[in-house]
Amino acid sequence: MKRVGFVGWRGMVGSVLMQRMMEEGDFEHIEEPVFFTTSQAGQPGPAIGKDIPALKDATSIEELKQMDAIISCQGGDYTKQVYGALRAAGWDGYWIDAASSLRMEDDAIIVLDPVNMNVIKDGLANGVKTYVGGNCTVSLMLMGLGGLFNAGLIEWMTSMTYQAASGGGARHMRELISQMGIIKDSVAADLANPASAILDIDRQVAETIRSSAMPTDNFGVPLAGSLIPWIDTRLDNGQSREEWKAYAETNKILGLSDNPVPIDGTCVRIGAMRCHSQAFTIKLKQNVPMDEIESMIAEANDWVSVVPNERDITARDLTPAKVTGTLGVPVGRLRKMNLGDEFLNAFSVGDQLLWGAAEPLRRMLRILLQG
Ligand SMILES: NC(=O)C1=CN([C@@H]2O[C@H](COP(=O)(O)OP(=O)(O)OC[C@H]3O[C@@H](n4cnc5c(N)ncnc54)[C@H](OP(=O)(O)O)[C@@H]3O)[C@@H](O)[C@H]2O)C=CC1
Ligand SMILES: N[C@@H](CC(=O)OP(=O)(O)O)C(=O)O
Repeated sequence: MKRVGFVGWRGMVGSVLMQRMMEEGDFEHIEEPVFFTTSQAGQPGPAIGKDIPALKDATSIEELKQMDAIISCQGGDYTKQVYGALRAAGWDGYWIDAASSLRMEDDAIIVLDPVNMNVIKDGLANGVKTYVGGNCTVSLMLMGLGGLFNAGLIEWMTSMTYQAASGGGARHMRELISQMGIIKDSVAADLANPASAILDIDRQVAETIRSSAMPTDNFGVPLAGSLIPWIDTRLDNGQSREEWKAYAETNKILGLSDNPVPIDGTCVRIGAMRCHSQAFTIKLKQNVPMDEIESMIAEANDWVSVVPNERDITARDLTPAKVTGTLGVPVGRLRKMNLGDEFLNAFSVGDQLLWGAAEPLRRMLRILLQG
């Protein structure tokens, strides 16, 4: 592969991708990296340690056609705009995408190589040319619980999510911080006075949260000091699309679509910045001792770790505050539930911009570059 095109590289997911590619020296393996834009054609591209041409027009099929592979973090609307036209124009290169639009297409593979390298290898051998990153909660869940899926132990499971603001994009992260600041500002004087009444502070906070002082252009409602138990659009069965993805994408990633594992739950937006957390209830096919379960989970890949089910270490290590900006996927709160010996409780945390978005794409490109 000679020419690799990058679209969406200056957005939030794209910036994390660039950062990781620089850290891993990926550009050394690309003969001609070419950067595209929908808004800044002709301007200089990013500093990647080698000479690159000026930014090219990301909507030009002629320019895109010159690439051997294209990696897009630009979003679903862009994918819908150019992908079909590019293929229709006879382009036969590799398309690697962060957006959800192509995920469930028959001729696309959802990539998460520590979990489904076998599916990716089969795809490459069979000439599949379209590789798409999974939904962030799905990828993070599989990085955490892959060992139990590998062992074929899961009869069904629920995933109750605690999803960060970054899942909505950069503007949502800014809005969350602004909301937090406005709440603090509204009670700053009382907060500084230890003699002030906590119920007065609480009343003022509640009034501020409900007031028009809170910026809500992006979330639509206050998130700071609150939560939003709905992510993405509504489906006819009452699920949100985010909830539907857990079942549909997990089984596609694992190649289990003929004999799918039932998965469902409630997806909730909370006031974390970029780590998604998830609480699982897992129905095992048989009663397996806890030490075996912990080993299966911990040994599944290089990034998952088991956090002992102890209060102090859990509060320290199994949190967005600890995990943010890292590739680690800790899994903890592991215990058999009162429901019975075949019911396992678990909780995971992961950075949704790394394993949840950019890292699977980076690694897929590397797989292609290494042949
Ligand atoms: N956010 C997430 O958690 C996840 C997102 N994704 C997918 O990735 C897509 C992109 O998401 P995200 O990275 O959050 O999108 P962003 O809004 O951060 O970036 C998308 C594009 O906006 C343009 N842009 C306009 N103004 C600016 C600016 N000031 N700074 C940077 N870029 C700017 C850039 O394109 P240009 O250079 O052409 O102007 C950029 O590539 C999503 O639509 C989704 O499909 C997938 C998984 C998770
Ligand atoms: N929907 C996710 C983020 C995302 O972009 O998901 P997807 O890649 O499936 O569209 C969230 O809001 O947390």
